[in-house]
Order: sequence, then structure tokens, then C-alpha cells
Amino acid sequence: MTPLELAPPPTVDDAIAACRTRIDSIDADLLALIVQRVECATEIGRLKRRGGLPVYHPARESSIIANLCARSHGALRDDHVASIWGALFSASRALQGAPSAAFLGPAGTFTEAATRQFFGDAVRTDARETLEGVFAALSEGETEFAVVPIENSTEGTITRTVDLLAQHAAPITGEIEQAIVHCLLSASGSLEGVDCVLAHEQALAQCRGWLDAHAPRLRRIAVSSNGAAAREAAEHGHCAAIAGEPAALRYRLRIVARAIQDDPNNYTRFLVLGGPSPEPTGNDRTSLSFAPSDGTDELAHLFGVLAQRQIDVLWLAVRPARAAGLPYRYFADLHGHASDPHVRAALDDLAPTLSGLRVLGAYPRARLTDAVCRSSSGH
Ligand SMILES: C=C(O[C@@H]1C=C(C(=O)O)C=C[C@H]1O)C(=O)O
Repeated sequence: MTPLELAPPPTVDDAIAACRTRIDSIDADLLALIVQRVECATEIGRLKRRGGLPVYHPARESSIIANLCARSHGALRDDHVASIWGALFSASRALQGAPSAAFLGPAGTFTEAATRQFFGDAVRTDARETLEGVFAALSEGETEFAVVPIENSTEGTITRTVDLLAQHAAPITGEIEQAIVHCLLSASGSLEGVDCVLAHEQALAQCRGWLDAHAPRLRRIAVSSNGAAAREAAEHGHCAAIAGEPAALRYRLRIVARAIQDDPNNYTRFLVLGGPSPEPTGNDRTSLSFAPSDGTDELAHLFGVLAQRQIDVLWLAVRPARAAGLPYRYFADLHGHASDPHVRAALDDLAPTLSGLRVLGAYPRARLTDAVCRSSSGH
């Protein structure tokens, strides 16, 4: 082509293609900005939940739209600004509405099932490998809520959780009760070639009688969670695992035996930690901890006050206080909400005499899941 020959004018198709390339690049920039916006809104959602504030703030949305309409100087119609930002608000509200909850993972544990039961499937779950990790996630603000097991109907109190409750200032804001049906799982669906069974120590204890009777030759190995047991059994064919059906599905294991827990009415109570304090519902639980320096007198006074006000003790645990001069720290759940007048009055009576009294939370009592209600009324 000589210098005098002009390049042919771009075709309509070429011009559209060039504009589309530019739109693709602008969209990529917009997406990056929208992601940043959504991250800010998610942080606002966390703060709102901490402060007990509602997600939806219509006055703030109207003022954003009014500002943007004024800034667009007519380049965009007001109704278009409103509908574009309306879509952004709706996405950011939806993301703020889904709370995050840390639980003892990995996926497939009973704690995950309890978490989903309480928060619904939209919850953003955050699996941690240890109970310490779950508490740390909450105290470091990496999650809004945490769900931890507190007691099992066969094996009793989960003492590690109680000790962590004493160490962390995590407010208790809810409880969940769940039927626990343990299954023996293996990759092949049989125990051929299997020489050990992995499970959380609680599950090994809850299935002790069944294992003694039906699988005495299997070496019992405690691991951090039932989900971890199932995950490892999927990787090592010579290991079986005790876990629930969701873990079998999750790790593609087969069920060797179902409902192997020694007590058919086996259930676990879980605590929800974090978030604003719930209002009284008329059927609540208040959790306390205290460390009597004068054991007998202080305890006698506690039970005297509770008897006088007809307040039932729903749960009691005693742990080494791990503090000089204080042998034990006690944990007690009372029936009633800390702001119910009779519970308030009892706490006022107790505060001056019960050493180290702390209210760990006041929250609605759980209703047992259908599975437990069925089994406790029937088989
Ligand atoms: C992000 C917030 O929450 C909601 C979402 C808004 C947004 O996406 O800008 C604005 C108001 C609220 O309805 C907020 O309150 O600022």
C-alpha cells in the first residue's frame, strides 16, 4: 500500500466490535468496584448484627440515589439510576442477611448440621479444625457467630467447650438440640481389610457398647471431629469412621451399620455464640459462671436464692478454675431470661455474695428436633 492509499473506513461490524471490547473492559472495572462495594456492605452487615440493627435502611438508600441523580447531570435518567442501584442494594442486603458461622469442621460434622438447622442453608459456614479455632475465629472477628457442642445426653458435658467459654468473652445467644445418629462407614461398605475405626472421642464413647459387641477387633482412634474421621477413612481404605449420614454422602463412604450409638435417644446440645442478645421469649435459659472462694457458703446461698424464687437449674458443670486460690469454676444454666423480673431479682441477690459471677448469655431454649421427639416417645 502506497502512502497515498487510505485505509478503508471501518465497517459497522468493526466499530461495534471495538465498542464491545471497550464495554468488556469497563464491565471488568465495574465488577471489581462492585465487589469492593459488596465487601463494604458485608462489613456493615456484621457491624449491624453486633449492634442489633436491621439490615434494611431505606433512608440511606434514598439519599444515595438522590446524590447519584444529582451527580449524573442528566447523562442517565433518574429512573435508570434508581433501578441500577436498586439491584446493587438488593444484592448487598441479601449478602448482609446471610450470617457467617464458624463450626467444628470439616464439612459433614453434626455441628455443621446443627449450624444449618439454626441459621438455614443460606448461612456462610466457616469450618475450623478445632474448638480452639472456632472460639478464636469469633474473638478475632472473622465470623459473626460460632456453633459449639456443649453436652451430649450419653457422655455429658463437653469439657473443652466449657473451658473455652471461661477463657473467651463470647456471648451465648442461642442453643440447638439435635438427635445424633451415628453410622459406621467405610469406603467399601464392609469391614473387610479394615483394622481401625476413627471418630471423635465423644462418638467413640457414645458407641462403646456397640463396638465392643460387633467390632471388638477394630483399633479405636480418636480424631478431631467425625467429619475429619470420615475424610480420612475415604483416603485410607483400612480405616472405618463413625459419623453421620451427611458425612457419608460428603466423603463418598458407604454405610456398614446405621444407628450404632448405645442410646437410641442420643442427642447433643449446641450453643450459638456471638451476635446481639435475644429478647425474652417466655421460655429462655440464662447461663452463668462463678468461682466461689468460700465454696460451701456461697453454694448454699445460691441454691437458697434459686429455691426461694422457684428457678430451676437446667445444667451444672464444675471445672478446675486454673487460678491460684480458687479451686473450681462453676457453670449453671437457669430456667428464665436474665431480664425476667424473678431472675433479675435472684441475680441481684447473688451478685454481692457469689464470687466472680458472670452472665454468659440469656437466650431462647431449644426445641428438640423431630427425630429426638419421635424416638423419645416411641422406640
Ligand atoms: C450497606 C447498608 O445496608 C443496606 C444496603 C445499602 C447499600 O447497599 O448501600 C444501603 C442501606 C441498607 O438498606 C447500609 O446500611 O449502609
